[in-house]
Amino acid sequence: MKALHFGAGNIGKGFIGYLLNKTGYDVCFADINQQMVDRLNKNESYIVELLDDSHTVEVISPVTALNVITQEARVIDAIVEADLITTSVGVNNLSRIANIVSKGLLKRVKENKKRLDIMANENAIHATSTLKQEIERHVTSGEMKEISFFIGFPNSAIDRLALSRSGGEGEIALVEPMYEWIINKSEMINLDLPLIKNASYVDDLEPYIERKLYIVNMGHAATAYIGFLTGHTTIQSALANPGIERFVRNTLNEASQYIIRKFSIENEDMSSFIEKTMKRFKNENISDDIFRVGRSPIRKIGYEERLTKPTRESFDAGLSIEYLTMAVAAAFLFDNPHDEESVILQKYISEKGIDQAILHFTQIKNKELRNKMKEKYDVFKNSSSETLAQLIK
Ligand SMILES: NC(=O)C1=CN([C@@H]2O[C@H](COP(=O)(O)OP(=O)(O)OC[C@H]3O[C@@H](n4cnc5c(N)ncnc54)[C@H](O)[C@@H]3O)[C@@H](O)[C@H]2O)C=CC1
Ligand SMILES: O=P(O)(O)OC[C@H]1O[C@](O)(CO)[C@@H](O)[C@@H]1O
Repeated sequence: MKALHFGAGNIGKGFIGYLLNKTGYDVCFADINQQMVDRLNKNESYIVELLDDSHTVEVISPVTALNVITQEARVIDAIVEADLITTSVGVNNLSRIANIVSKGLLKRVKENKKRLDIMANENAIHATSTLKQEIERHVTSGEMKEISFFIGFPNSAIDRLALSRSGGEGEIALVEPMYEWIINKSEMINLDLPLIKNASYVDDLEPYIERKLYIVNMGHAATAYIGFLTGHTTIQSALANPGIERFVRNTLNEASQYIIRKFSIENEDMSSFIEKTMKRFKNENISDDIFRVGRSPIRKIGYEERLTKPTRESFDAGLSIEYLTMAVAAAFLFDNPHDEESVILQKYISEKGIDQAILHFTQIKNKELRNKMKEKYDVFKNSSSETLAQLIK
């Protein structure tokens, strides 16, 4: 079986490629990073190291890699021949792969009538549907109809802390032991393939993807932004501070009220989910950079995203948003000169002011809610990191 995976990054190698390999697929990675492509092709393998006390190491082989820009024709052929296509390029990059994927699918539906599923595995609600919409922009409605007859677009939710390092031994993916890949079976078109090893198949993805994004990713982002403001460089050092740990727990407790109500989840189940999540964040076998976890702040304060959605839903329901609004405010202060979105965000705030920035980036209509965020922003902005550490206690 052949799998084509777009994005040979941390999740591509450490999670998706790993499980596809375990299921029996020959995995071909498609990426824009030529050095990565060369390293993977040189060894026809990479290493996955578990971030637990034993640091177990596994070699993932065989793998190959293609450059989506310089080897377009070969990527298109790989689309024609694939039994499964997956991505983890970052949700904002789905529009960038849509052109080549469309070309491949148009060729495929002429030459290979086998049904095929494409799955975008990104931290976002309905990422695969987003990819499908992007593909629609590159083909006629008639072509899309033909594509939709043969190609399925199942959405999924993925969860695994994945980092990496490159060493003399080649590509090394560093991953926590725990992982969760949940796939919407009702959107699949090809049910003849073996199930992906240890993936879960459900008919309703919503509770899983919302819990992932609005609890796990929200809490992680909140840790990064508050950690940054209080002068920490890693998630682990931030959470070693009892005040920050309490702060993060409080954001998780607030956001969980929205999830509990929406999906009728038991309080006890949510509490144990939060405990598990905190334990993962605090994993001492990981040194997780604040800038990695806080990356792309504009994406993370978007209307449907991890910080904004639980805050506005909780506000509308009359629930507490004291800590969530602090987390949003901290995101607006995330200043990393190496992060394109952070640079754009800070420039926007300095030119147009925080009021306009909150409206522009969160798209929240309610002025009262925006003002609550602004109040927190003003307090944070005018506090030293020491005062801040006191404030969030
Ligand atoms: N790292 C993590 O712990 C987790 C990440 N995710 C999600 O997985 C996705 C990937 O994240 P990471 O692997 O951490 O990022 P990453 O930056 O390590 O990997 C992304 C890869 O995509 C490639 N890429 C970018 N644009 C491309 C394009 N146009 N065509 C082909 N390849 C392209 C990059 O060169 C890179 O190798 C994101 O959506 C992220 O939100 C989800 C759960 C955990
Ligand atoms: O691109 P994003 O959304 O920051 O994705 C990476 C984040 O998702 C997480 O996987 C949580 O599953 C974290 O490891 C990481 O902070």
